[in-house]
Amino acid sequence: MIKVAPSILSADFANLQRDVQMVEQACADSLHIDVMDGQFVPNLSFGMSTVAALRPLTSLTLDCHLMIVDPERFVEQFAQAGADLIGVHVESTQHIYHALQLIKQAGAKAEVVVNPGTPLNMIEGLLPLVDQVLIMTVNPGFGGQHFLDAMVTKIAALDALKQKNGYDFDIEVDGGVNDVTVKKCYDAGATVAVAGSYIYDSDDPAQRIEDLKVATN
Ligand SMILES: O=C(CO)[C@H](O)[C@H](O)COP(=O)(O)O
Ligand SMILES: [Fe+2]
Repeated sequence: MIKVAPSILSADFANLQRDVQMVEQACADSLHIDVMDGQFVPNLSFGMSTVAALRPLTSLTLDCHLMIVDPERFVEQFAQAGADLIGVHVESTQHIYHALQLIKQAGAKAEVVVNPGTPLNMIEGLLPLVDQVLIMTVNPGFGGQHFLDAMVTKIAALDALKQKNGYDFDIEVDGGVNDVTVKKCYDAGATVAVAGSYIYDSDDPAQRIEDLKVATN
């Protein structure tokens, strides 16, 4: 069964506490927080003050997906704000190895993220270092986009590398996840699924979390 990480990008920002506690009660496995700077992606969203505000409200793992230029400037502040896991894009910095080291030094779990157009060989050397790899299944920047089917072979290729080398990182997928696409990802080796609009744009978010789990059971 896949682990489910609801993305609050699609939550009601005027009722974030309610929307976070709702998914926690519905057995979400972690909470996905999309951080955007208007440069790496053409959108703005949350910052470390949002993470600090949510930290005392939930015991869910806070999974922060940084879509910002040179994320190494801020990873320590995100960890101090309460992030448990911090994801940095390989495309966002000249110093990805350093960024991942800083995350670990700050006491958080380290994740490397790859855009749809980025081949896996860009992150192969990082795989022994990371706790999680995030394969983007849409181009980053916005919720509610269509899942890119071509990413399924990339997930399978990453899982093959993981098995061959005995690595134990989680494989997370993000973008366009629903009860149909989640099964393709899970069958290819994904262990964690982010879902924003599928969960929060529903009248029954708890049922949607259940549906994602049942689809991969
Ligand atoms: O990183 C993201 C966008 O860049 C979001 O996590 C992702 O898009 C979730 O939204 P949805 O499930 O609606 O596609
Ligand atoms: Fe995300």
